Amino acid sequence: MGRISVSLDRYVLVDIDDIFVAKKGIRMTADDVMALLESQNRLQEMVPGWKFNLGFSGKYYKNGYPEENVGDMTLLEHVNDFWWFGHMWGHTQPHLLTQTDLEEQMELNKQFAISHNIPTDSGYGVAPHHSGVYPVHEPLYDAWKKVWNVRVTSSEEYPHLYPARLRRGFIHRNIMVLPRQTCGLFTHTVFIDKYPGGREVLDASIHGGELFQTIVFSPVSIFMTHLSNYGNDRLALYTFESIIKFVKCWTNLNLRTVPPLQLGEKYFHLFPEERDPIWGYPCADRRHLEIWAKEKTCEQLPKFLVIGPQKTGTTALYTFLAMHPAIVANYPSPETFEEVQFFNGKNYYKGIDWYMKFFPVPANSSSKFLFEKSATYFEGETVPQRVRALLPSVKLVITIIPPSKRAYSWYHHMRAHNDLTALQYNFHEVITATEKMPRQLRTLRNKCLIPGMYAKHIERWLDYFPASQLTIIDGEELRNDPVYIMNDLQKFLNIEPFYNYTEHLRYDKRKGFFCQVIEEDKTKCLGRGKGRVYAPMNESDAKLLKEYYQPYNIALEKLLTRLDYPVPGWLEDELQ
Ligand SMILES: Nc1ncnc2c1ncn2[C@@H]1O[C@H](COP(=O)(O)OS(=O)(=O)O)[C@@H](OP(=O)(O)O)[C@H]1O
Repeated sequence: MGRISVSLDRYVLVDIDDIFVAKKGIRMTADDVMALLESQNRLQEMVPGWKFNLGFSGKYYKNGYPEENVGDMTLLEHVNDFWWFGHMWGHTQPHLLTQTDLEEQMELNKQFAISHNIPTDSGYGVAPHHSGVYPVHEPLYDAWKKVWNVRVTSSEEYPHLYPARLRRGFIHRNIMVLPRQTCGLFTHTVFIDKYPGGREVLDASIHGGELFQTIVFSPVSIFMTHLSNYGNDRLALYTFESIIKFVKCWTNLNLRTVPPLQLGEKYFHLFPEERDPIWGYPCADRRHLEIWAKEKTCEQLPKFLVIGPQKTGTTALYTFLAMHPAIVANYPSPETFEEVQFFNGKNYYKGIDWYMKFFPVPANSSSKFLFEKSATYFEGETVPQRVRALLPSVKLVITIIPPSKRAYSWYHHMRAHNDLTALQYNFHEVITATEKMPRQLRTLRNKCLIPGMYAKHIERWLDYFPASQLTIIDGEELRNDPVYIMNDLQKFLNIEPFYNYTEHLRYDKRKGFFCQVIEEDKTKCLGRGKGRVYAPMNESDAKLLKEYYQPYNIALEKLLTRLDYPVPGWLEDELQ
């Protein structure tokens, strides 16, 4: 019998986000600061390492009534008793600023810190209203790195504010983003008799309710509070001392506090699977839209994707689609040419601003159908989940040809691209490579054979998308009768106006394929890399592959029938 074993350690960090930002009359006086220090001392007795983490916007220093300004000065007299982190100089939301403005704002705040002996090396930073952190505003990350060397931050917004228990962390460009929890105190929570719902609500949260459960169930809790929670009725002091006492009284948890950078490392050590972000669709969440730069629009995201697999005619499909006046293909990439290859591989970590740059900002957005094709999306294990998160209503186009033919075409593609392993080993050696063979050969074998296990990959896409969002095209038909396929595809994609491909595609005898009609007697065909000439596959390899793919082809036939597609003639042949 297994045993579920969870550590008893619970890390708690309390941020006081806007230590100088509050209206006159509700700020801290010198007495409040002394009370804060005394409370910190008591908390340290109960929680090893406890220190309040103070976020400052220098612009508002001494911005209150005279006795409140003395409070600000008292805080700085005790500067070394706290941890400190930079907010923005003027508390502006980062998504409203360019990188130059952001750097300028951060620099001002840093100069303020230096001139007031505030430490600047915590590696932690927080953005007002979580703006710029998620959805990611890249200039914020750039400026944070450059000015403050920020390596850890926190936000309530990833993947969404609600439900709080599903908040996660992620790492973007080496900056650790930790989930923040709420403790029930906000900027307006100033007096206990004005507490929303009354004192009982706060006490219930402490005595076994939401706040208690947050600490019990999250190994790491970062709470956000504000200056006004420490002046006035000092509700934050009451809240944290009470919750800590309650947790210590009723549980045997080990409470501790460590500085933010250590906390970040701890968090991702505990939750390594959260390191990789999953970029969500920003337009489904009103709060995300409010903290997304105004020039950004979801209309700049693709409406459909051609996902492959490779060598099934995807370039022909891409080219024919791009001929349509209402369809707009992605801009080419300097590294991967017509394919963006965002959802698989390293590009995903570049974030959605990077991805969106491949698409034009649509002038008359909704009438245009933006799309991209990346033929390796098809078999990528993480790709369907990622696509679903960012493009929940995207349509997906898959093309399939006999899997052994695909494998053979791919092998010749690799040779034509001077892949050393493909040049060194013949096709037979590649497809029969065992686990004892060199790693490069095994990798080549996998890339050659795995995409052809069509049913397995399509089922994975169907785990994330309804069948109505996906179409499977017979690549052999695309090759032999592209007009029919393109007409059908337009219907599936609901594209208007209808484009009559009969007039725009013509069979080119010299190429042996359909090509784009340029003039009455002139066509433009795909390049030499598409429709290569190579010796036919030898019979024994064909037989071997037929057997190899048989279970996958049986599954494919079932899948196609289940989804109401006709079974292609080549599939019936393969199954005989
Ligand atoms: N109209 C037209 N023109 C040229 N080629 C065509 C066309 N229709 C289908 N095909 C077949 O497409 C095969 C290449 O597939 P892909 O474009 O998917 O390859 S890639 O993954 O993008 O490299 C390519 O494979 P090879 O014949 O092995 O070169 C072609 O058989």
